[in-house]
Amino acid sequence: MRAALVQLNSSDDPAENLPTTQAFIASAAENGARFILTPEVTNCVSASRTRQSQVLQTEQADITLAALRQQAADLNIWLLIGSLALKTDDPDGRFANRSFLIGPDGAVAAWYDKIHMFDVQVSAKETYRESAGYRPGTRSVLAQAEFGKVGLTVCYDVRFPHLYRQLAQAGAQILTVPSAFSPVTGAAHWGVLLRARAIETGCYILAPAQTGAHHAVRGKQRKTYGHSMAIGPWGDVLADAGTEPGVIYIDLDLSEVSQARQRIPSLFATPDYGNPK
Ligand SMILES: O=C(O)CNC(=O)[C@H](CS)NC(=O)CCC(=O)C(=O)O
Repeated sequence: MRAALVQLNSSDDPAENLPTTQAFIASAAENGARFILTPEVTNCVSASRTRQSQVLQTEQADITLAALRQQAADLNIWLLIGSLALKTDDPDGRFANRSFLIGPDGAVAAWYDKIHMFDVQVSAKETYRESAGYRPGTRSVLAQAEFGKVGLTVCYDVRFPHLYRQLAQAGAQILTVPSAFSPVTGAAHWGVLLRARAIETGCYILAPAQTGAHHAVRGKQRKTYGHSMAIGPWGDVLADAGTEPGVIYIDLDLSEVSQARQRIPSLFATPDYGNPK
């Protein structure tokens, strides 16, 4: 089964990002992909909460979700919308960072709100406080697609291996990690973290990413690392998108999942370590 990762340089204008995203999805389907994945915050990358309040919509009103559901149905594909930034009923006005798995009928097969918020001081000059703008999710999500079981995660979640182990032990064969990684932490950690999660779980890891310099507001500019990646269950990098927007392809063979787990049976070991002394 052929999968495709769409790498984007989303702006802070959902109406502008939608046709770009649709064009990449159409070309991926044309090239035979039956499962197509887009990055975190496909609809809007912004450094301004004011701007987000102006352009973001609720899930019910969101134009990107409606249009991409229709496109999945038209093309008869499975689609992971890595995430959409959406308005919620949160009393503090925070958005959701919500990932959607869409089936070829155009229906939402599963959705997941990013659990781990990127509240990090990368350096003296670079701080992120995702939890100020987004309400974290509270539940992990495993979905049944026609080609296999998919565990949904987002970006900074990749640093929390227990989530991946739980999803894999529950039956996941493919784990999705749509991202908008920072350039500094991306260069240091991105590929290694993705490979580690694949090796530990014996799952395919599919990680479509945002890339490049995004729209600047009053001197504040988001930049992202790119390098959308697909990792095989043995930990091998199957594809790396580099830093330009575009589409990369991989052919998935889920028998590789059981083969990797037969070779290294660590996933289902349940040692009792007692308490550290
Ligand atoms: O801001 C939005 O609109 C959507 N959220 C994101 O892009 C988030 C928070 S800034 N990015 C990450 O989680 C990067 C993680 C990362 O770079 C790392 O773990 O090193």
